[in-house]
Amino acid sequence: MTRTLTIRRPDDWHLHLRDGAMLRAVLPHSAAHFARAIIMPNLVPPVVTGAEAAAYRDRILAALPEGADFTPLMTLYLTEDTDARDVAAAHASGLVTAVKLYPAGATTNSASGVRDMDRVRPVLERMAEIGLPLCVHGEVTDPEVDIFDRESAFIDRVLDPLRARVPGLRVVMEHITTSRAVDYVRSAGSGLAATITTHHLVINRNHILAGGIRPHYYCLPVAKREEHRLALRAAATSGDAHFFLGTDSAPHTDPAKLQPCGCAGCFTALNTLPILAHVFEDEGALERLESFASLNGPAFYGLAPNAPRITLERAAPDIPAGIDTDDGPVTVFDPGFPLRWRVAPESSSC
Ligand SMILES: NC(=O)N[C@@H](CC(=O)O)C(=O)O
Ligand SMILES: [Zn+2]
Ligand SMILES: [Zn+2]
Repeated sequence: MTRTLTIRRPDDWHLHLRDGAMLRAVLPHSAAHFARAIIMPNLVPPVVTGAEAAAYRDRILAALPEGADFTPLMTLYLTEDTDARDVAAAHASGLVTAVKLYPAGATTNSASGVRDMDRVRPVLERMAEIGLPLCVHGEVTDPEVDIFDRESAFIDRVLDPLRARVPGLRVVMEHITTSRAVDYVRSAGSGLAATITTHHLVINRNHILAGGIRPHYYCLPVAKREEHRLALRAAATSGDAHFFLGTDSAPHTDPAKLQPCGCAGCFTALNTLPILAHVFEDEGALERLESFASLNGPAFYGLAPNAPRITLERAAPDIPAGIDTDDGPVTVFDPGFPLRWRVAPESSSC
């Protein structure tokens, strides 16, 4: 039986760090395990310009614990008023790694997102020219479309036409939740990839709704049927370079989650690696965890994989049920089973 697993340090290709007190509380947990992360720009107000991304990066770096080895990879929040020259300059200076498309109203803090894709065409064409990837929250917002079908409808109505119109654009379909998305991404060339979250490998929609409603499992895109969870597990553990880890760790305080209209998001920064080791071992694919968590993402983004290693060992991790922040308590995602892998204490970077 494998007792330890040493892999290159992983990166998180989709992470919400928030700002202020929440940033200070959650950042050390990501920095302890991950070398780099794509930082989502859906603050209030959103991170739209290069200047705003530079200021946000400074706040993140200032909140890093002493000695942490962590690089935030910044993104810009695409709006219908985004200036292609500002985007190109932010890319040329090395400040931003991607631009994020939120269909307006699709998810947390997406009100300033895009309503009409034609209005962002010039920016997308510029991004294709300079090789700057677009990360997409892939759900339509049409109230006529059932929430469980919104990802699939996005592929047909938005993503496929977009890729046809701007063929050179590199796209990451974020936090995919359906076998349809797995098949679509897998059959594309190297210009399309997908992130898969920790929680979508673990829960299906029954976990949210059967036997009582569990707000801490509510995230967007909402978890789907079991067959979709199995397709995601197969994709993640296959080693296929189209798929890599984006935890979508999305902290909200308990009062914000536990109310008549609760926020979407699962907080997985603390226990992602123990959960992934568990899932990959259950799938007989421990030797492919490194591809998913540490190799496929850098390859898509044209970056070198991290040289330092991290070691996982077979032992129950000591993970709290929640953390306290000056904004209020935040519940840690509960996988619903006892974990049997932990990050070796000396492997943590802080
Ligand atoms: N995934 C979520 O359920 N929530 C994210 C937004 C997002 O990634 O869609 C958040 O910012 O809280
Ligand atoms: Zn999203
Ligand atoms: Zn997210």
